[in-house]
Amino acid sequence: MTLKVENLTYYYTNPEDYLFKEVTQTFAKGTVYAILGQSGSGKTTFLSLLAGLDTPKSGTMSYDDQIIKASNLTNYRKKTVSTVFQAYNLLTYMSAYDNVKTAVKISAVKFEDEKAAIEEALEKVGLTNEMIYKPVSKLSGGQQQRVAIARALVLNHDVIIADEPTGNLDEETTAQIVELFKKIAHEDKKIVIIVTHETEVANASDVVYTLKHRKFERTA
Ligand SMILES: Nc1ncnc2c1ncn2[C@@H]1O[C@H](COP(=O)(O)OP(=O)(O)OP(=O)(O)O)[C@@H](O)[C@H]1O
Repeated sequence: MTLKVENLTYYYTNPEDYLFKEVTQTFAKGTVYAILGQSGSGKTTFLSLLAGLDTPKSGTMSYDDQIIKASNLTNYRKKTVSTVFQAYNLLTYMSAYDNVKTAVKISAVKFEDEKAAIEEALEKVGLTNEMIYKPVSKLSGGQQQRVAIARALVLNHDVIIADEPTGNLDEETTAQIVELFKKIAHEDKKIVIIVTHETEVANASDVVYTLKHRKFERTA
C-alpha cells in the first residue's frame, strides 16, 4: 500500500505564483512522515490535496496504484483517508464515546459490534473507561487530541493525515502524541503524514520532508 503523488503542481490564482511544482513523492505504510516548512510555504495546501479536499492544478495522486480522479475523491475520503487537526474539532459537550460514534454514524459504516469498535479505538489511544463517558470539555488538551485520533482510527482507514496536531500541546504531551502516531503507523501499518513546525515532532518521525523555496526536499 502506497500513496503516491506524481508531478503535483498547485497554485491558488496565478500559475507563476505556484506553491510547489511537479512534486513526486511516495508515502509507504508503516511510516510516519513529517512535513516541515515556513509559515505560508504551502504545507496545509499540500495536505489538503493528500486528504482529497482539493485537486491539483496538474499531476496525479494514486493509492495502491489506482489513480484517484476528481470523481473518486469522495470515495477516497470515505474509505482511505482520515484527518486530525490542531484544534481537535470535537463536539465538546459530548463524551469521547459519542464523538467517535457520531463519526461512525456519518460514515454509514456498519460494525458487527459498534460499541466494541468505538471502545477499542478509544482504548488504543490510551483513554480510560472513566474518561470516555464524560464530556470532552472536561478532558485535557492532550486527552482531547487522543479522542480526535480515535475518531480518525475507528474507521480503520489506511492513511492518517494530521495538520499541526501538537500545535496546542506542551512538550511532554507532544512527545506522547507523536509516540501514539508512531505506534499507529508501525503496529497497524498505517501511512501517517504530519504537518508540523516543531523540530521535536520532525526528529521523532521516520522521514522528514521540508517545503522550502517551493520544493520538497527530504531532510531526514
Ligand atoms: N484559499 C486560498 N486562496 C488563496 N490563497 C490561499 C488560500 N489558502 C492559502 N492561501 C495562500 O497560500 C499560501 C500557503 O498557505 P498554506 O496554509 O498552505 O501554508 P502553510 O505552510 O500551511 O502555513 P502555516 O504554517 O502558516 O499554516 C499562503 O501564502 C496563503 O496565504
